[in-house]
Amino acid sequence: MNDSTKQPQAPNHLNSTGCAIRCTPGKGRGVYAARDIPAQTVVEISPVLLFDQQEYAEHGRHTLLDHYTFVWKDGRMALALGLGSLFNHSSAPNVSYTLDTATESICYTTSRSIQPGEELCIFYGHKLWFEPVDVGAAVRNAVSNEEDDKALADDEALADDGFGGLAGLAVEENAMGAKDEDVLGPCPYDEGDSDEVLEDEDLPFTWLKPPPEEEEPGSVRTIQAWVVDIPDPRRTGRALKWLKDSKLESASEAALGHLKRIRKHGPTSALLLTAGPVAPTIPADLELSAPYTVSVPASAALTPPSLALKTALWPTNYTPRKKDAPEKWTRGRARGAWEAMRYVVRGAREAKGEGELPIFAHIPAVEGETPAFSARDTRHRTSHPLRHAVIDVIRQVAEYRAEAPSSASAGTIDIPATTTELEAKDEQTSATTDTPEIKNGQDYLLTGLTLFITHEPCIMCSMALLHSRVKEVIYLLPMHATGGCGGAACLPWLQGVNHRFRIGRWKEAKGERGTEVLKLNEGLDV
Ligand SMILES: C[S@@+](CC[C@H](N)C(=O)[O-])C[C@H]1O[C@@H](n2cnc3c(N)ncnc32)[C@H](O)[C@@H]1O
Repeated sequence: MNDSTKQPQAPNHLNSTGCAIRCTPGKGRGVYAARDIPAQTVVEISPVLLFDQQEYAEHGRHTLLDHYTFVWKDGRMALALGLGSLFNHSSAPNVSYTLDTATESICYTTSRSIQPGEELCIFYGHKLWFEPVDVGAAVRNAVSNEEDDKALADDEALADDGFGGLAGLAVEENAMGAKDEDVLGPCPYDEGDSDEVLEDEDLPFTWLKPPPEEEEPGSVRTIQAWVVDIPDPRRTGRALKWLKDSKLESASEAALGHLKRIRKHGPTSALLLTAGPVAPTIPADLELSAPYTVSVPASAALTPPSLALKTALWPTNYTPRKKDAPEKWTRGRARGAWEAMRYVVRGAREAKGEGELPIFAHIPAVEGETPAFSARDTRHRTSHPLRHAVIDVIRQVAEYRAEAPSSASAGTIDIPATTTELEAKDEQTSATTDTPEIKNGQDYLLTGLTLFITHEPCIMCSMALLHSRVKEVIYLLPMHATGGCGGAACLPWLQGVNHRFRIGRWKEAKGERGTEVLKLNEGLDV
């Protein structure tokens, strides 16, 4: 903890929205409610001071400032003035914030109603540089200056609950009146050795089992392609040159690139031309007969038996899928999954409380590689039918990759993956404890990443996840009529797709009281 947090006394400060500065053991100063503050109240607008990266790297990061700065959208380091730098972290924040680049300020808004004496907390992210005293947002101030003590002692809400004011915080009641534990129950992985490898059946979700990759003779998908016979092998070279020069070869690459161009039949051979509906015109000087159509495999062969089947139709390329041994899941990782799913449920409920669909997606940070990303569904607010949570979270990763923060210092605030509004998220750039060298997924956005989501993604989103090369998708509630990860279809299991991702379906959520709030119309695309 930084030196400032050791201060026993907090300055006497009260802003016009009823926020006061007080101290808590282990956390230092924090922002507390001095009176009732309704949900959705703007409690603070903090201007920010911006430092350029170099100046910060040389000076700022070696000072106390390092505990207060974070990366601004343009890569500069930012320090919030006013109360902004005094909001402590909680994993159950009651304040969300948005960065405004136009006014170079941060706006802090309560995400639920706050009672007098409660601490107002934001979420710094999953990578903390200190040991959090994380008692949620509802904890009462325990140490303060004398005046504060008196004020708080008068406050009925401060009555000791017998647990030093901590009871009930892990199961914080949310705006929708339901509790986190109603959905997931208490985390069964809290106790025990974090490195213990768990069997699949001991995980909180069930991996869906993909069908075997083998194709049957009747199941090989084919397309029609134009070919021409080359009776004399001496004409093959000229024919190939013409195919290349005429650009037919490159134009048909997407449809036919998984096939060889030439098929030999004893002394004659056949040349694969195009896949279009119209027969290509062959120059007379090539002295070839008229082209005709044949059925050719629609995709490359993934296994030796499939290669044999496909090559019987037309010589096909063999591109076995790279098989990584399935990763072992440890108790610590299962605990992380539980936390991620709890976070997702909370985000969905907050979204619902604010008039959106209760759908929330979250990609946890990968240490030293990527920060966390989260998004809610915003199709109501934006009146845009494609603003699904998955699409928006992929977009965030894309923006992060594009901006590729060049440096971030230890101890900077990891701009959180909160349920803050989408535009806010657009403004945010996450910072990690070290320069996040982009090791994986530079070409494919989600390589190596796991997505947690309240509901099974729809077919569009499943396809987007496939194109982004996500590693795993773990969802709480299946969408039987519309889901693309095992419900209506299973996109990563389709034959011919060139990437598969693992799908985990949460075990315990169905039928629990708390999932009521997450219920959606069966026919809705998530
Ligand atoms: C942005 S400052 C917040 C204000 C700070 N408490 C102060 O007194 O100046 C961030 C620092 O506060 C402390 N902090 C914030 N949230 C905390 C938490 N939940 N538990 C422990 N320390 C916390 C850490 O020392 C961190 O480096």
